Amino acid sequence: MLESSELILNDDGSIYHLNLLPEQLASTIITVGDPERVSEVSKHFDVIDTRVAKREFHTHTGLYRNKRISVISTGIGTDNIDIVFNELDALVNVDFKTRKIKEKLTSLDIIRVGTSGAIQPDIPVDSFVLSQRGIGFDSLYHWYQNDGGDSAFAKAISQQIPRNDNHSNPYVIHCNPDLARKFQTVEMINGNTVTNVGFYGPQSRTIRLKPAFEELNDQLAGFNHDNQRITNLEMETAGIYAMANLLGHRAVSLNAILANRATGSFSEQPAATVEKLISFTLNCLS
Ligand SMILES: O=P(O)(O)O[C@H]1O[C@H](CO)[C@@H](O)[C@H]1O
Ligand SMILES: O=c1cc[nH]c(=O)[nH]1
Repeated sequence: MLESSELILNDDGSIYHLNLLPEQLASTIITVGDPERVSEVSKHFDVIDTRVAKREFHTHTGLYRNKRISVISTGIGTDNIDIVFNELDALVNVDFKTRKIKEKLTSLDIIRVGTSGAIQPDIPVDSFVLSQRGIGFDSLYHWYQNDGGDSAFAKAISQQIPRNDNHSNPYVIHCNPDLARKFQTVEMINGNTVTNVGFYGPQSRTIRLKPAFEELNDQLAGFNHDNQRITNLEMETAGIYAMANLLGHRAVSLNAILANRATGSFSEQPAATVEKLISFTLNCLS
């Protein structure tokens, strides 16, 4: 039995941070970073039966062309991904009355609809990238017992990309190929996504502070392992792939490219590009 300090339920029986009851969650889940993006997704639903919000975690559940879908905001960063994924999993795989793990486990389909910055000059702003791999420069995966992920790819990253002793070892986890197939159309670029712990220094951006590795993005752009290159930077994908992999869920991350760091450009129509990715995603799911 899970003690009340481990599985934390609110007075109404909902899970601690997400504030959701098990029946309020669909088995197909779209995650977005920005809480305001939740209604940009759910405005396409025919019916919305659940609207719940606590902190940065906003959830709408409803029907899109007869398919039940939940859309949930994670806020920014893999620290939030830890909370969201543990609680999503508990909602389907723990009996909240007995506080025991269910014998028959449910696997969720989780699709991230996020924004990102490309590091290759040929990936233009306003294009879409599907993350074949999440490359974690955060350390979330290392805090769980794991099988090491794609250790050959991670070793190649360690060998080719500068780090110092204060940084964690990179980890590499793949998307779920069956789920990814649903989104592999001509408009989708397949890529490999680096997830890091910040938007500025960790993505080698300078306003006033100098990043530790000023050449980081050039080095990432020049990386090659088995003819695979790194395409883009953001802040959640590797954590999502790690947690989905550890918990037995299927995940894929779709990125609306808003910045191109190689050309120094930023989208002139970020909202329209995100809206296009939302419509694309819902279409592929129905
Ligand atoms: O637009 P979202 O989904 O939040 O994703 C990206 O945007 C945020 C930074 O602006 C980070 O969360 C990054 O991963
Ligand atoms: O450059 C970018 C753009 C969006 N999100 C990021 O994390 N980085």
